[in-house]
Amino acid sequence: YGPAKQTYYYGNYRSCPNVGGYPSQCRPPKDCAVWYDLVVVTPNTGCKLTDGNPGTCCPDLPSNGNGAPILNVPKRVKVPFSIDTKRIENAIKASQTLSTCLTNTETCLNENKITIRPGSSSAAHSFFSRTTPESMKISRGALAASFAAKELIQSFGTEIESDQVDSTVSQVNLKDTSLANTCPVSPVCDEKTLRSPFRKLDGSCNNVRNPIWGQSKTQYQRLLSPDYAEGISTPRKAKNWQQGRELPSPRLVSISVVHDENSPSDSTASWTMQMGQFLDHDLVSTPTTTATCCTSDGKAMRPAELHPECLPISIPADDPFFSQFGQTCMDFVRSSTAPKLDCRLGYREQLNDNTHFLDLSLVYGSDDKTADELRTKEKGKLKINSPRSDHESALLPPGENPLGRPCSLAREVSGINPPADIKCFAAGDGRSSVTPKMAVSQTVFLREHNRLATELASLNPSWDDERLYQEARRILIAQAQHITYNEWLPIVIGRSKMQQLGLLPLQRGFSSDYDGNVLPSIVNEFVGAAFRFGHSLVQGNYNLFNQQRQKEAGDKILRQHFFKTQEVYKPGNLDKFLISLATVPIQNMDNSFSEELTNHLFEDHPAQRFGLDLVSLNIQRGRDHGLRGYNSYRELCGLKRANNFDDLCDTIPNVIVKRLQTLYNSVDDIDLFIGGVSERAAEGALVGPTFQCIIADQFLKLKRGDRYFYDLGGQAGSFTQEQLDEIRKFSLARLACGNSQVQKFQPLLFRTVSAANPIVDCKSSSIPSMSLLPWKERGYGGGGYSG
Ligand code: HEM
Ligand SMILES: [Ca+2]
Repeated sequence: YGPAKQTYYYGNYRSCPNVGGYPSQCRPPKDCAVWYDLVVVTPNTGCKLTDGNPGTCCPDLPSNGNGAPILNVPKRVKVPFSIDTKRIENAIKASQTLSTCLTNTETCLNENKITIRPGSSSAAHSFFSRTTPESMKISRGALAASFAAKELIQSFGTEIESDQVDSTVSQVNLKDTSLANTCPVSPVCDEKTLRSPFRKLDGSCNNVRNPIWGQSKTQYQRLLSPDYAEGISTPRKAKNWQQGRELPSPRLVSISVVHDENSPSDSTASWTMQMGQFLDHDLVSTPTTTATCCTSDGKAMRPAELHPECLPISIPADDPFFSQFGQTCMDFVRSSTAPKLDCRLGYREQLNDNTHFLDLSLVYGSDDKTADELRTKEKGKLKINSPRSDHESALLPPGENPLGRPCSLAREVSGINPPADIKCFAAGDGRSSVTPKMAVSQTVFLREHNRLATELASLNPSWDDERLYQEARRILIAQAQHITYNEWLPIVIGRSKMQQLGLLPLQRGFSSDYDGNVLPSIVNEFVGAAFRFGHSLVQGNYNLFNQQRQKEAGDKILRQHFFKTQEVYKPGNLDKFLISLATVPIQNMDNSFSEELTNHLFEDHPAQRFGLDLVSLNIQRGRDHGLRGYNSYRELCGLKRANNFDDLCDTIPNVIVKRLQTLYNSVDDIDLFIGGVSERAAEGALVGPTFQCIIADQFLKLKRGDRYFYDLGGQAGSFTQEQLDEIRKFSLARLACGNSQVQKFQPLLFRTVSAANPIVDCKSSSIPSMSLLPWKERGYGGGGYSG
């Protein structure tokens, strides 16, 4: 059974029962992660591995279904008439005037000090979604193109139906116009790059025929064409807007549908939430323009003072929370515009600053310059906070603080004067310090990189810094992909969906799933709605746990810890955070969100008593990105399109349907984010069927469309069979054990402790370790890369 090296662990001291109707076998628990839901309900699935350590009885991994359809980019409809060049020239000229106006407006706003207030929640939000000069330049070009598209459409008056807008303007290829310099530049990949076993840092040259696919600073793709009011960029309107109906304010939706109820999961640990955010920060980072959209006392701004990229959220006057503070306006700036990959005129697209691949760009950076700054340039290692730190206490290196917000805790919270040397952290993604737990998750991956580099150096003394860095990076990315597909995705989307789409990891051998026709980039519906499901899992309370798994005294609340790293710096705390992530359950996935996120997001604590509302931001972001209503995605995902609100009851509990009905005029108006989080969980999954469909499709694209996916055979980046077998032994628990001083963990860290998931010693074979011996170079053909 199985690859020779792994059978070492498997025991048959006691015969295993049938699980889910299949014969099972005793294995290290992480090899049963996919089966966990069945394992816990089947009696006698606990067993002993050959060396006596606890194992789990479960069947072999099911073989993947194949031929699963990938959801495709919407095709353009052909439009019968062509546009004359004069008209195009005029539109482009007008767009240039509009661009100049925008620059002038910005100068004027700056001169009048209509800028983000340092220290405010908006300052933190702006830092979170900050743009770089390079992205800013790219997106200004794209914005000009979007102005041109609008001008062009306007020049036709009412001649063009709204569903023909995009196909009409897309006849214009910007390469033939004076806006040619706004087109994305396709990278040139030489033979050596294409044959390299190591990915490029910016994600380019992954797809041989389309080397820009998946590269950082390129557009998201879409599952459905967008719904913009005029077909180009204005946020959608209600279906019956001509009868004076408007979409409800996102904040109204948030307070009417979303409640903060404590409903902890019975089996899923906080690591599941944390890994979700970790993946989010690997896969996406949507920059926004820097602007402020409400007055400093939380009122609507005069239209003349409003930045054109503003889309402030109106807060109802009788808001149960914000009314106490007289707030009627919540700051919201639109996401930066992305140039279209094909450089044609068309509807507005959004920009991803990160590489679209699951490639740990949040650890390494999404461009060469960032990557360079994070390296020590010695022995392949990444920088840590202090050159003197021993391995165990290594933290991320210091980075920037959000505008006017120190990263140390206020005296009112910590009881001590804020230490001067507390900094926010630097990493490959700018959001590493958004919460202490986020910083902790980045830290264990950083430590694992350095651990791998050190071990590789002792096995291969001749390898230089570059080789050690790249090999350690390649292994770490493979480990992260393995954890994601073997342990995390089965919880989020469920085993049967994974099996159906061909997403299950293989037990042995190589995969041949790569398909160069699959566009691997992140889907707008995923980033703008579906993958934000994780916000529902967040616990508002913050507790540290000691090695005995006892809660430390003093409840902490999340609002005090946004962009505060002080607790991470405190000696011994990193371990306590790791134990907390393993011990505290997530909040159930539903339409209930912690008040820490819906009233106190990025609060300037304790100076202010309120912050932003993440649910409102999510809804508004969906509209900003032109996402269609929930109903369209039901249909896309194979559910019945709802003709009326009652039709929603198949997926959404009745009481919530009633509430939606009071908010939205038409069933087609329901925002995707709200519809998605209101659904009952799909069979065996954390999320409902619509988000399950969007998330599953995304992870399929990330697997099929990534030439460097870890288990592929026959590719430039493929591991040897021996190496791959070692990577398959890795688990989240091993990552936490190997990079902290915690002595014991449960083998399945995304699950809380149970009889099927007992706490074991980190040295135990229940949490297998991988050996790096297969990376020892034995002259030519020794399983490595030379050159
Ligand atoms: C305490 C934890 C978290 C905080 C404070 C947080 C905060 C935020 C904020 C402020 C945004 C930007 C909202 C906007 O303006 O559009 C955001 C976006 C997002 N969040 Fe979270 N989040 C948390 C956890 C999570 C988790 C657990 C997941 C997934 C499982 C997640 C997934 C996302 C995604 C996909 C986006 C869009 C990112 C982008 O477009 O760049 N978040 N989050
Ligand atoms: Ca990435």
